[in-house]
Amino acid sequence: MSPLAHRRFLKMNGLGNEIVVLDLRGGDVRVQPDEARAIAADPASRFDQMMVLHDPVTPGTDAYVRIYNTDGSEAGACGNGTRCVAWAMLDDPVMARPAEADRLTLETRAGLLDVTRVSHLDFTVDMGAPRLAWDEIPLAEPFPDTRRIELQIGPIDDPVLHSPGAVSMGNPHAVFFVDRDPDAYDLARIGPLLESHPIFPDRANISLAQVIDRSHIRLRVWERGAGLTRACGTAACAALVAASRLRLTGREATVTLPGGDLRIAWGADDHVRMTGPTELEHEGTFAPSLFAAAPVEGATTAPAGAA
Ligand SMILES: N[C@@H](CCC[C@H](N)C(=O)O)C(=O)O
Repeated sequence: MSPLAHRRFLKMNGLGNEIVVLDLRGGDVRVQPDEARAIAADPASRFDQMMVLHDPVTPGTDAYVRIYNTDGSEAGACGNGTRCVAWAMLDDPVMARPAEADRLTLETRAGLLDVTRVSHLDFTVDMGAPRLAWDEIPLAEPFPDTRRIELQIGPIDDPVLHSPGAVSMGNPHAVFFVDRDPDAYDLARIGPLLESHPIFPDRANISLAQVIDRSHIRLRVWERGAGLTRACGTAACAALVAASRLRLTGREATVTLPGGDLRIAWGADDHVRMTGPTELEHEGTFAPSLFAAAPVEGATTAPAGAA
């Protein structure tokens, strides 16, 4: 039987970005891709990202968090999910530990993230510095200037989308600036084509950004490994960075996603901070039958810190 059978989880969301929080601290169980896909396929535990808590790896941090997409792939960063983890670690009666105050330092594959509570359900996450060099994003070939990279979709002389900004916020993003409402584009069709374009060796999250004014961006996102979502925190950060680099906005903006607003600030210290809400929907336990199709050898164990 899968070691995940009967495990308790929280179903949460950050602006409608569907998040499952699973606490595997205190053991060496690691979720396998088949298991993540099975959990995502169940309506009770459907997620865009599953945030899995493991024991801390770096001294002084509060947890190591593995982030799974719907397709079972792992991501280095998830802004909305990080806020949900903070709520769970501070307020959930089972996951919260008494010593924890209103600040946490979490570690992911992409590095350390400081989270601060700003009100009962709202948190600010210091998402760190954006990575802007072509090989850090990563792109498949050298681009000295990643503010606008050579990439387009549609007819060569009249492209539907072209010249996105490329940014890593711990995960790769391409941000296409559009002058119409992002809803006017068929992102469900365009997104998968661009996500897996050969220019992105690790695939990419694809955003359409309409700059409303210097402090307001409207955004829709096709997420790598998850598809269309109602919100994506790292994409909101990437959009602000990409817009600010082109002088389309200042260094602070409200980013309006289908699920609502995030406040993004790119500080003088180069760190990008994201503020937004969390919501607990329900808790549940994984039925053993969920993993019946997952290979038994998939339910293995591994050190939490191994990337
Ligand atoms: N929804 C997230 C981003 C999730 C990760 C992404 N799909 C990837 O694979 O990079 C967010 O809120 O940032």
